[in-house]
Amino acid sequence: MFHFQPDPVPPLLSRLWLVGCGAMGGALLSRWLESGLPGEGVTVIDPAPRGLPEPFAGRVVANAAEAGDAPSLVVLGIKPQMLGAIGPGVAAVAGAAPVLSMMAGVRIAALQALFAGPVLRMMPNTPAQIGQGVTALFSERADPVARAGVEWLANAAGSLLWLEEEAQFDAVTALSGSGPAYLFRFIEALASAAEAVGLPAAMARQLALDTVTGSAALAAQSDLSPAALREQVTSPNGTTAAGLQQLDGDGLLTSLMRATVRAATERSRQMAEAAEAVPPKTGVAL
Ligand SMILES: NC(=O)C1=CN([C@@H]2O[C@H](COP(=O)(O)OP(=O)(O)OC[C@H]3O[C@@H](n4cnc5c(N)ncnc54)[C@H](OP(=O)(O)O)[C@@H]3O)[C@@H](O)[C@H]2O)C=CC1
Ligand SMILES: O=C(O)[C@@H]1CCC=N1
Repeated sequence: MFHFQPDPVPPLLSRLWLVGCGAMGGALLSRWLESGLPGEGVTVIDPAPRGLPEPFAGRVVANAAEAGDAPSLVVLGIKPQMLGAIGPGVAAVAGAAPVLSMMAGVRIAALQALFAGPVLRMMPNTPAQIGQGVTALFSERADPVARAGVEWLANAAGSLLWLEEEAQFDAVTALSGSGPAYLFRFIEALASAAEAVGLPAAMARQLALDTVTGSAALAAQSDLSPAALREQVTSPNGTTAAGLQQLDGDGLLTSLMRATVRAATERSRQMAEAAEAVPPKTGVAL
């Protein structure tokens, strides 16, 4: 069972603006509120915030010009493609507040060209909804106060790590940012394959889901490596060996995962380059 013991809420979070409250921004906001962030201090800036938690004690406004008092921290939860259109308006009223971006691809240089305050980047993932996300963080300019503030936010969502260099974000995004989708797809495909050999759909789904959940929990708790745990399951000439021969014969799975992570990493780089190629205010076509 996951037990998050929240530290006192840092002053950096006293007037938090969340710009873009969709799937990821909304999941994080829900978790922050559950972890003790006072909703009264939060302003959501989004014309149609689909991810807004209910109830929500904070303010919701359609654009930054309506947000009122200057923020203590700005969190960017918009799509990278929206930065050119939305960023300048937020920057115009954000003063020197630190800015925390969760946008895939968009690099600190592109954000720092817009915002006066120090920019931090994070790459969260959707298991944050249940406090079991992992968040990668990076900043060059942020002081210890800003770092402690964003660490509180990341801790509320699960585990965190600081990256050594910003360039790691592209691969991190391809792994932990996008990774939940790979795993959800795997669960679907596993269940569907079990249906194809005769199991009822509901039973196949439950067995697939519980197998993935239990195996991930065992891998996380065991002293053994995933490879050693795999070997524990694989009897010589047994059923698992027969299955693995299909899944991974001739390095098939390794090739597939390499191609998957490489494509996502490359897309992150493309998005970064597109954000840098288009001047702010004109909108970014990615
Ligand atoms: N989803 C994920 O698993 C992850 C996403 N990210 C990053 O998080 C960011 C958000 O992604 P995600 O939550 O999936 O996307 P969503 O589209 O769900 O969220 C973006 C939100 O911004 C809103 N928005 C649109 N126009 C404006 C505006 N003018 N001002 C303010 N808000 C506006 C959208 O509203 P509307 O729906 O009406 O357009 C939506 O609510 C992206 O940059 C993504 O790279 C990072 C890690 C994981
Ligand atoms: O697909 C995307 O671009 C975002 C970033 C990581 C997860 N979702």
